[in-house]
Amino acid sequence: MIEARGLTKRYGNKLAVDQLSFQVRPGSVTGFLGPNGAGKSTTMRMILGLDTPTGGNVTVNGRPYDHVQAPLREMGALLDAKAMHGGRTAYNHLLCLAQSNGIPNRRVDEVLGMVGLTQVAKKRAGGFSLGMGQRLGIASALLGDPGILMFDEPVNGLDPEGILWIRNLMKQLASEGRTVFVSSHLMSEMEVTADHLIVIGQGRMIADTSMRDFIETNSQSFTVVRSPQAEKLNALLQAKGATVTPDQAVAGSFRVHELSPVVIGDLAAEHGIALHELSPRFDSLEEVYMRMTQHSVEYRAGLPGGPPPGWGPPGAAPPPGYPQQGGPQFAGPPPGYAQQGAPGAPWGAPAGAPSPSMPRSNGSEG
Ligand SMILES: Nc1ncnc2c1ncn2[C@@H]1O[C@H](COP(=O)(O)OP(=O)(O)OP(=O)(O)O)[C@@H](O)[C@H]1O
Repeated sequence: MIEARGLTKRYGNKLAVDQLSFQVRPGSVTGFLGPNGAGKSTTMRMILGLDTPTGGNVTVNGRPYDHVQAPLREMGALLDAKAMHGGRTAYNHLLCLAQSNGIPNRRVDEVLGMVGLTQVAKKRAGGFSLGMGQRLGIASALLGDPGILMFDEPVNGLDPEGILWIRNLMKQLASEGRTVFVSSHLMSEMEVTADHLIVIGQGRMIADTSMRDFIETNSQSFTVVRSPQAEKLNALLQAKGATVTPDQAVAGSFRVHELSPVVIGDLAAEHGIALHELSPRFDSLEEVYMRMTQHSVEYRAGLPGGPPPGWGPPGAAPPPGYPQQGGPQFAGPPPGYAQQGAPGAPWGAPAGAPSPSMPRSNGSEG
């Protein structure tokens, strides 16, 4: 187990990590999320003893990691795939690590096979692509068959096959009872890989909870509806107080907020309206994450296309730097949708009220 208590790191005036307390437990994949500059790598470096905390402490299986005698047997880590001797072959890189950690030489061949680098084992690591470097870094982490694994952006540079492989590897390691701690900016990957989440922003804790709770508690739930009599149904739903917006993911579907699937289904039945889909949905991890961290983002591009996906509750003001609501910058509904209100408004909403789930753009898209 990894345990941080009041972990703090200051670089000059910059408070990179601010009083973080958390536990990373065995048997599950814990995702470590946060915007650029949130303090993830700094936290991981402190876990490894590569950076000294300004305050608080962090232990690996109850001890500071730099006090552990055979560290690779306790915890394997991938922090920076480029942090290796480029002149050495992949095999020799691993052999050096094995010998300095009392690990048998045969383990080198095993981990090379596990990460799919057997054929290039005698090639110099300096000539490796980013993805191959990541695989070699993961091989180094696995070398000591440790009970704890920590990966900083492990899918960086991996091809789709590699991404699937690392996803399955992390799940397998956790199912064997190991502790797996992984940072990533790829929310779709995290959503299908991690069981637990630690989310930080500007060095501070935002959430430490299960994936399921994080999404369910912070979601704006809605129902996806598809009907050949969409316009009639939409008018009825809005008369009942629902907000109806086109669903960007599936053409011809729309999202209904504020009414439960039961109410929607009953209303459709009452009026003899056929339903082709009626599915309760939660937001994706990406949508929840973007909302939860929107005030912690330090480095934001001034995108003309508007705020990030899933931004803000319905009717909320966009974050700083994004187009204000109600202006001409909002695109209208996609082709095929009835346009009952203002361009870009929820169906039937008064002019000037933009949809929370319509694309906020300068009108350049369809
Ligand atoms: N050695 C250092 N000296 C000074 N400031 C640093 C140092 N290392 C990190 N920082 C600062 O600390 C903050 C946290 O950086 P860190 O790299 O830990 O963030 P991160 O969450 O890993 O970001 P990213 O997702 O972009 O990798 C940043 O503002 C960064 O500029």
